[in-house]
Amino acid sequence: MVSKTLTFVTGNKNKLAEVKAMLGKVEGIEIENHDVDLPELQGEPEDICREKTRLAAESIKGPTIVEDTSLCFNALHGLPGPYIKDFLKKLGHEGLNTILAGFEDKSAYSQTIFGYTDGPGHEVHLFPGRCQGRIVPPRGNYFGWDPIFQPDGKEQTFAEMSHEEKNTISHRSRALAGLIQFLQQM
Ligand SMILES: O=c1[nH]c(=O)c2ncn([C@@H]3O[C@H](COP(=O)(O)OP(=O)(O)OP(=O)(O)O)[C@@H](O)[C@H]3O)c2[nH]1
Ligand SMILES: [Mg+2]
Repeated sequence: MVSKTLTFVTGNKNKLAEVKAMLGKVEGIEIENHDVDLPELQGEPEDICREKTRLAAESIKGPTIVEDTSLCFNALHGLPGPYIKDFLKKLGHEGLNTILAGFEDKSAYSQTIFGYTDGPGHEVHLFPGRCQGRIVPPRGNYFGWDPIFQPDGKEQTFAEMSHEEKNTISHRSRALAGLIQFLQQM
């Protein structure tokens, strides 16, 4: 692969730190950040990510990466999904637990979809990654909904783990693996 500088368009500093930590180990890829709050349409996560990537590339005018992250409750057939940001803001960790109080099934999955395009007018490639787990009362301190998500087979929530441990199993790292493979074949 030829060395490439890619712009990751996100307003989320924690996402940026995780992506930089993981991509930093890959030779030939440099990441720059552009902090724009992109409009996100409603719909399926894939469609939201495709449109977000397309809009971001119009502003970057070159190779562009974005990602969109969902938290999906199985009892609610995948909701809040891509709308988790608003749910979290309005209801908090406690409210998200309360939503599931009437259901026995607390299982959930976290999902990140990375979108990549060479630039405006070029094809958008999507790279999804998931982590299965369940929703628990909050434990630990880290951003977003990490304190209430406990991955399957783990005793800790994402927020209680070291960043390195989260990055070995997370939705984001699994999605990023697909993007890295794609970039390395270019
Ligand atoms: O506990 C978490 N662990 C994570 O690994 C994670 N990744 C994202 N989030 C949160 O889930 C919503 C996604 O919305 P989102 O994808 O639109 O992100 P965003 O608006 O913050 O940034 P961006 O759209 O500019 O990239 C936002 O509330 C994020 O804070 C996470 N929470
Ligand atoms: Mg967003």
